[in-house]
Amino acid sequence: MAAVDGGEVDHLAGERATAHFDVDAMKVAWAGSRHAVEVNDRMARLVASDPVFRKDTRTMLSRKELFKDTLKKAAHAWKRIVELRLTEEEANLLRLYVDQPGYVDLHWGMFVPAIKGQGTEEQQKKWVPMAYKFQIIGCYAQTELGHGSNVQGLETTATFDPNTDEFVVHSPTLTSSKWWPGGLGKASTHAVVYARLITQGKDYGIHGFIVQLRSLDDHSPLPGITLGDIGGKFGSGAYNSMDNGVLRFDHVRIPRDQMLMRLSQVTREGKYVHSDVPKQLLYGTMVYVRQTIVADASKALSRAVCIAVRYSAIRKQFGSQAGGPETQVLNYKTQQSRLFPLLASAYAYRFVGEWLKWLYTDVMQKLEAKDYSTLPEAHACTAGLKSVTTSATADAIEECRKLCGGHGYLNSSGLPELFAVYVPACTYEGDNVVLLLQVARFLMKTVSQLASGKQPVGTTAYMGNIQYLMQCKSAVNTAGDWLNPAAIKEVFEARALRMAVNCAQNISKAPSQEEGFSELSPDLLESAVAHVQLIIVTKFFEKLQQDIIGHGVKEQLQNLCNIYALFLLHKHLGDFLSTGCITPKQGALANEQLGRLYAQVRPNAVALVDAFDYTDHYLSSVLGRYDGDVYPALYAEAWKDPLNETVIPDGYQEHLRPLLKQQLKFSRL
Ligand SMILES: CCCCCCCCCCCCCCCCCC(=O)SCCNC(=O)CCNC(=O)[C@H](O)C(C)(C)COP(=O)(O)OP(=O)(O)OC[C@H]1O[C@@H](n2cnc3c(N)ncnc32)[C@H](O)[C@@H]1OP(=O)(O)O
Ligand SMILES: Cc1cc2nc3c(=O)[nH]c(=O)nc-3n(C[C@H](O)[C@H](O)[C@H](O)COP(=O)(O)OP(=O)(O)OC[C@H]3O[C@@H](n4cnc5c(N)ncnc54)[C@H](O)[C@@H]3O)c2cc1C
Repeated sequence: MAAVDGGEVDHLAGERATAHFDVDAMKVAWAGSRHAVEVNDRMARLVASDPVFRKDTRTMLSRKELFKDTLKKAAHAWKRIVELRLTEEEANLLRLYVDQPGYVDLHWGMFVPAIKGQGTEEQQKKWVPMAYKFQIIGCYAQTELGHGSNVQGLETTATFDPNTDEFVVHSPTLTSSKWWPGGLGKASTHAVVYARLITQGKDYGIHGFIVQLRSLDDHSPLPGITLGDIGGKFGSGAYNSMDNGVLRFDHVRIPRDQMLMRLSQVTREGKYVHSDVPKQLLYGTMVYVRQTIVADASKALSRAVCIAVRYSAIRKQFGSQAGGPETQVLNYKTQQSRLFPLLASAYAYRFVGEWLKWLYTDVMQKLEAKDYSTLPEAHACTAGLKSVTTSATADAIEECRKLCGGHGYLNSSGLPELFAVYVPACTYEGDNVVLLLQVARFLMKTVSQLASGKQPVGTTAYMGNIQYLMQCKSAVNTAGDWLNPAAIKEVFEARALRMAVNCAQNISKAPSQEEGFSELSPDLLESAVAHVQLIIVTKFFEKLQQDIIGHGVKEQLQNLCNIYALFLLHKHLGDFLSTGCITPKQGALANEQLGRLYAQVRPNAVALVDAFDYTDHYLSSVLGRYDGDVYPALYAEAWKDPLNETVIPDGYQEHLRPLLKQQLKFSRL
């Protein structure tokens, strides 16, 4: 049980007793191993029991107070990591459970990986130990005021000066100001800056450079550098703890060896040399981070779902007859049909995230061996899954808020802040539409190569079965037939392939490939989504093939997998019908089966969210409390609001009293 700060009475005990499976074993399936459960639990409790990591009044802090609180938490977390000699795995989890976006996320999440991925061995030896000891703090400065999505359009320049063996980093225009990098505004001492490399009069495009921004003595910006925070962001608390920054360079000089030189180099004489590797490896840090964002999606979604499921089991409305109990809102079929697909999605994203991590590691090993063949697929998978999972998660958090009725709108429900923190994931690390268009481009290329007989591999291997998939008809006859994984996989593959082939055919009718791609881009987005959804469904089925231990665990996961797939089928029925993959009758049967599956989830719902093993501290929601003691907590929370510090509000004398007096005069007239 993870509820370290929960109360004595378990109002959800009845719900927990109806579960048909071993919750501890499900925790292992969710976390990936018994070790992962243990270390997650230990780090979550460590954070929950430390008063410095309290966050119950976070949404009431001013921006300055919130930022200072973030600095304090980050420093305290580091102190605990050092004192307790935590491993890297433990330290990462501790930071996760601190649960407050801050400069450390970019330091560990992008600055260090950028140097490791794009720096030479010598550069890594110099910079990584300093970063690991926090002797320097780094951020990732790529995006500019004028360009984010179009990386090749960045304007900052780094011009090599052979006289001094230095690069001169400069912001030639207002729009070339670096804009958005997290940690840049106030905390970072260094940045990996992306700039156009110019040497011997030639522009070689975007490259990475390590630039010191602030003095290591007094933290003041170095000469020629203008720095600041870009201002308040969406929501209270939330991402405002992060100092997203602005940065301008006025002819700032850095030594030549601060260009990240693993992929290409500039010699002492100023000659540009590009190694024999694909240029796209420059984008490696983004691929790495996109992969981690998919794992984060299941975290954020499971958190919202945990709150909504527990509260829906506590909340009662209507249905009371002759003084009998009212109905738990979780028993309403509408509540189930909105909530259980989100529960299933949380599990689906967890497993596809696990698979993506494996894929990423595999691709990295191949790259080390100079095999670049899987790079395009790695890019398509990370871009596509980042896009689909973050968009669906942001929508789902908002849906969970609505599922909690009015109380979901209170900050104390935890949902508004979770949404505000999460929703920029649809934009950062690549706008979701821009990334889906990258997937579509990859799909169009794969389709065009089918004609030449090239066999697609990996996640596009199904396209090799084109003869069958373009004409097959689903054999589903009864609702129960939809429980057959082969039946589901077949229609998802046929839908994805037919949509891609339709797009390719329509593009080929356009005057040029480029015009066709642009004209068809809305359809291409849908085609990319269909392909990515197929990946998620397939990886869930593959997970079920693995050795899953524990009473009833596999059965529950099977139900959730079927719900995930059939819910998508129901939601995108238009795609399945218009491509002729299923008939309207088969669509109706899928929906009938969905209803049956929801009924099977109902008695297990609370236990299925308990398996996420979240502490009350991490959830930070009065509605999602482990003990379900919602109403006293809601009531107590209200009194913490600064507005309730006085009975008569500030402003009464100046603005309320005169008004009330004036109305009195009026009524006498
Ligand atoms: C209350 C709750 C509290 C919770 C607390 C929780 C804590 C939260 C903490 C959160 C921390 C979050 C940190 C957020 C960090 C965000 C950081 C950023 O945004 S950083 C900024 C992120 N910025 C972005 O993401 C910018 C997005 N833009 C881009 O990535 C690129 O400009 C582009 C891909 C769109 C175009 O690229 P471009 O080169 O112009 O042009 P082409 O299209 O012509 O492609 C040419 C060829 O390259 C290929 N290829 C492309 N990419 C890759 C790749 N990665 N690999 C391999 N290949 C790739 C492509 O397939 C094509 O191949 P082919 O067909 O020729 O064979
Ligand atoms: C909270 C947050 C944190 C961030 N942290 C960092 C950081 O640490 N470091 C960093 O370098 N950057 C960071 N960024 C910047 C982020 O990476 C960019 O905002 C993101 O890549 C999107 O780029 P953009 O802002 O230029 O959007 P734009 O490209 O201007 O998007 C505007 C609209 O145009 C559409 N659009 C753009 N291009 C196309 C196209 N080719 N076809 C169709 N539609 C298109 C988009 O879909 C969108 O609807 C952060 C951003 C946020 C919000």
